[in-house]
Amino acid sequence: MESSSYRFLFMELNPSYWLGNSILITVISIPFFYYIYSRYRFGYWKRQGIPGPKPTPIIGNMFSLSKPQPLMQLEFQKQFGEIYGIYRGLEPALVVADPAIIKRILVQDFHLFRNRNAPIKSSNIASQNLASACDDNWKRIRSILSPMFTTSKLRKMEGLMSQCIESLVNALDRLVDQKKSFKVHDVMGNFTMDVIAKCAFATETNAHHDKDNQFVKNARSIFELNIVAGLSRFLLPQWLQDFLRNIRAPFFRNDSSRFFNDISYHLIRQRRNNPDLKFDDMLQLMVKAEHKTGQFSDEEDKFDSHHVNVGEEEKRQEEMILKDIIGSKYLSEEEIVAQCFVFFLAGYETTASTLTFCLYELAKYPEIQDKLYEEVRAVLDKGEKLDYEHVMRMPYIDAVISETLRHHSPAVALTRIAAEPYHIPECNYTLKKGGMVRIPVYAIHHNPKYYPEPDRYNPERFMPENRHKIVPYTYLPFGGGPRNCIGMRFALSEAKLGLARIISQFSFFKTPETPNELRIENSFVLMKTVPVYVGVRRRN
Ligand code: HEM
Repeated sequence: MESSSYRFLFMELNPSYWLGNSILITVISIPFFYYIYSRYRFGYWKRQGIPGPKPTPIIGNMFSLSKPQPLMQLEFQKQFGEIYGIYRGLEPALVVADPAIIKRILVQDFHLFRNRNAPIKSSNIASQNLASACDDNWKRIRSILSPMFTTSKLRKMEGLMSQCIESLVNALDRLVDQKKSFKVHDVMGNFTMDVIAKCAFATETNAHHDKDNQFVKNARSIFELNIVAGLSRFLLPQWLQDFLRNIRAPFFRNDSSRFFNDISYHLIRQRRNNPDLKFDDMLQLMVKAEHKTGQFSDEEDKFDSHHVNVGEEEKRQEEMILKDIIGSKYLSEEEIVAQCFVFFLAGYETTASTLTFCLYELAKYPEIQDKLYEEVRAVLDKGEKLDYEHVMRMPYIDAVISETLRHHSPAVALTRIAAEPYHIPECNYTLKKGGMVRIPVYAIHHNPKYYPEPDRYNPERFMPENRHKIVPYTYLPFGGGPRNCIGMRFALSEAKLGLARIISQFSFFKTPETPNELRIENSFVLMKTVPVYVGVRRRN
């Protein structure tokens, strides 16, 4: 035999040759089979007869480097209308922008859409926070927490908020003296950080001054864009994400959340050991919270905020869902820690962005700012204070904040998971058990059918004489139904009290650094735009 034939025979008998070849074939065939499998999965909506955009291999329709999600929503709405199918990674999700279907999903058939994500299997702290909790666990926590966010409880926090507003006013005073435009989000972020640190963590941050404060540093690192973790949320199965977090893999380590959990544990024990000390913050309300039937809202709540989707039907549904609970009537130590963290996550950036976008629009439209000033001035001229009682009943400030939340809603979409197969006659499609519905808030808020001239910032839409023209379930900055934003009243009071006070003392104006348009940028969760700079001067 020739030597090359020997070599061939030798190779055939050599196990390492076989192993090497098998690995090579596997490595080549995985992408091939994945491609075939994903092509099959990506054919789902076509097979159902539901229109939708072409997905990008692997990531589907959730992310595009060239187009931020809100703009993708607008484009898809133009092309496919109010019902279409997309893919989150390989998973199909039905997008619904029709207000009648949205009402059924968020309110009337809420018992079939209680969750916004699939239940998290692991029992870590994150799975116990209100935003991620599922089914009866969610119901139990929400029914204990809801009475904390009624008007009468929020009023008690006015004093804490006022101290933070005082620091905000001082920070703006210093900026006037510097005579240059300032980055609005930095200042508003410091304000909302101070508020949430004081109200949820009983911690003094003084974020305007103390940049090295550990609380401030850890908080900022949580909000830094982490592309790997962001993409993994819809590409990797939940068990793998949990595993990577548990082994503290790079990009999945959460040292900052551990920092906040440690603070909360420490404070809860301190409060439990000193039951006679009095506090008016959320932490104290949670330590004392107990589920009681029929105390989920106040008669006064309706004066606080204009929220077109909260009517009698919604209130009845909420009462019915939350009235009886299974399990403990109290929150455990671990559950309180989980809520402190989610209040911080959900409350800091959303409210900071709202105030940032609001000051941008006021600087751009001086006539709107003047009208707001007149309203605030009228209260002061009568010798009254800009307190909760007065500010929460002022129609124009409500219209300004509402229009800001319409035009620049921080949350760009809502999600719900079907607990059972659910038929939607409008598109003759039955969602499977576990199937996802996505509600494209940004596109709905910019649909000319519901908001004429949707790109125009026009607070008049939300004045009492015009509100009735808003079609229910087309205004969703805080979501809707029993699983809407629990912090809505807290956020609105913080934003309105802060805004009223600063408008009474300062005026804001455009500078060469102020962007002509708020160009939207890519982000995974909340709305993000180019940085906003405006100028500030003291009123005489
Ligand atoms: C302008 C500020 C805010 C905006 C725009 C906002 C928006 C939202 C939205 C859209 C949702 C989802 C609702 C749904 O799925 O129907 C939500 C949920 C939530 N928000 Fe807010 N939010 C804000 C401020 C706050 C604040 C200040 C807190 C806490 C103090 C908070 C705590 C929560 C929690 C815990 C949830 C989950 C509720 C549940 O699953 O039962 N939010 N928020």
